[in-house]
Amino acid sequence: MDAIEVEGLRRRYEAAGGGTSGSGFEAVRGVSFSVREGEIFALLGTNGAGKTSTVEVLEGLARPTAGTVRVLGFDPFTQRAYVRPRTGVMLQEGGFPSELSVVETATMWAGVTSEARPPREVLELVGLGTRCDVRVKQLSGGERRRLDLALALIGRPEVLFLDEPTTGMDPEGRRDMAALVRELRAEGTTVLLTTHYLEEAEQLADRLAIMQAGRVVAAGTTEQVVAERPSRISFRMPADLHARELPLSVPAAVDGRRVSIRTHELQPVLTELLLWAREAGVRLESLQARSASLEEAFLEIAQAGHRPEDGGDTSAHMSTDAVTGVWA
Ligand SMILES: Nc1ncnc2c1ncn2[C@@H]1O[C@H](COP(=O)(O)OP(=O)(O)OP(=O)(O)O)[C@@H](O)[C@H]1O
Repeated sequence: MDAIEVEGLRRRYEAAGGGTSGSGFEAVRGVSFSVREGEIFALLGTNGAGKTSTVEVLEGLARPTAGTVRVLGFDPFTQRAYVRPRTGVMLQEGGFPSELSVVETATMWAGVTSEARPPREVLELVGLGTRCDVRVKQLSGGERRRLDLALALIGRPEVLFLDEPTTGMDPEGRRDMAALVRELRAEGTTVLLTTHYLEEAEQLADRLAIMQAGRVVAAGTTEQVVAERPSRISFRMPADLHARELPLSVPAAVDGRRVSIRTHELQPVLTELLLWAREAGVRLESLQARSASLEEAFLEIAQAGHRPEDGGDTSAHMSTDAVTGVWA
């Protein structure tokens, strides 16, 4: 059994004032994915893609409009009593009483949590050990996120939901958070996180899914998601060379002297180009050849936009290999 199972999840926000069924806005449009036990899984997507709307259902805070969701084998909404004590939730907006101190806040939270960790221990864990007596309202944005995390960890959760955990954190805070999340994974905790920091997802996540307009449009390991994207070769042409003299089987886009080639066959295309250049005695200035990064994959997906007629088919969005032929 996977720790989290999502199958055909839909979530619709009804229009203000109720309205007829089918009115309102469907933020999640048939999402399926699963998170294995002890795995770090990142949910990525542009603003409004539907990440929080999805995670809220997994956290048991909202009922799905359609589809099924299981956390540790239970429905997090209707079987909340079984799921909630075994999960930790770090929401985007914590909202603590601002007059309490950090340790008072953690103690209050521990008081309503079964088998809670000692408050000071968990504050130490998230790097707030020296800030115990500071009032919450005096904490910086990044420190508040650490306090959010401390509260999410207080019940020793088996599954941890982190919604944009590092937003507002400085680079050191982000590094600490990443180290802590890895430690938790080593102890067997399953972590589902949303983030806008693609590098963070690339470094941390065992697997990830990219959402776009309520659908999962790419999923797998970073390598798998990136492998769907074309690699890029670029160089500057010598001034005395015309684009049509380039080897024709290599698709290229030309902008002045700058040539850019996108291909799923990096090695043979590069070989062909280099052999041609040697043959023709051409020097390719500023030559670069590299595989796609997660960031490129993400931006390409975001720019490709959403095509509703695809009906949630993830493969339909994978290839936007738009440039073919030589453009002068
Ligand atoms: N309570 C609500 N009522 C109506 N629409 C909503 C509500 N909450 C969210 N939405 C809409 O649902 C869509 C998805 O929002 P959601 O917050 O899930 O996206 P997200 O991927 O988490 O975005 P972000 O990265 O900005 O946090 C957005 O278009 C948003 O405006």
